[in-house]
Amino acid sequence: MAELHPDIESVILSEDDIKQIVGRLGQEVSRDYEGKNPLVVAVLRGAFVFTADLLRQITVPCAVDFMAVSSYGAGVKSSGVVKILKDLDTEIQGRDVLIAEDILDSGLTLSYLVDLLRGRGAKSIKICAFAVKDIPGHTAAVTPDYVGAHVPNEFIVGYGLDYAERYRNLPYVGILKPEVYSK
Ligand SMILES: O=P(O)(O)OC[C@H]1O[C@H](OP(=O)(O)OP(=O)(O)O)[C@H](O)[C@@H]1O
Ligand SMILES: Nc1nc2[nH]cnc2c(=O)[nH]1
Repeated sequence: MAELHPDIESVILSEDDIKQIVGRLGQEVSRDYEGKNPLVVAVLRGAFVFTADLLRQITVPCAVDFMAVSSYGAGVKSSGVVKILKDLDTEIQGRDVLIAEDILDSGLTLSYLVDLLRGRGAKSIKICAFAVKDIPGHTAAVTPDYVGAHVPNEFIVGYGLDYAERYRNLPYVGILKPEVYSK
C-alpha cells in the first residue's frame, strides 16, 4: 500500500475500496446498456482517473469523449458558474450518453451539463458518479443513476480530485489536514 501523503488527515476510500466500487459500477452499467453502444462522457479534469478505470470494467461496446468544465477554480466552494473549457468532439444527437463524474456535491455542474446535452438531442442521459457528498438538509440539483460511494460533507482529494490542482495523483481518496488550506 502507498504511504500516506503528509497533507492527508484521513483516508475515506482506500485503493481496495475504489477497486471494488468501480468493479461494481462497471457491472451495473454493462447490464443496463446491454445491446447498446453508449458514449461515456468524462467530465474533466477530475473524472479522468475514474473514467479510465470505469471504461475497463464496461463490457458492452462504448465510446468515450471528454468535456472540461470548471466551477470551483482554485477554491473549495462552487462559484455557481459553470464554465465550459473544452467541448465534446462527438455529435450526440440520438446517442445514449453516460456522464462519468468524480464527485457530485452541490450538483450544479451536472445539472448544467445534463441540460446542455439534452438540448443537443441525446437519446438518453444517465449519470455515473464515483462519489456523492452527503450534505445534511440539502438535496443535490440532480440525482445520479449510478453511485460509487457516499462520502461525508468534507472537501476530499485524490483519485482525480484536486485542491488547487494538487493531489489528483493520490491513489486513494482522503481528507486534507486543515492547515493545508492556510498554506
Ligand atoms: O456538484 P458540484 O458542486 O457542482 O461539484 C462537482 C464538480 O466539482 C469538481 O470540479 P471542479 O470545478 O473543481 O473542476 P475539476 O474537475 O477540474 O477539478 C468536480 O470534479 C465536479 O465536476
Ligand atoms: N476536490 C474536490 N472537488 C470538489 N468539488 C466539489 N466537491 C469537491 C470535493 O470535495 N473535492
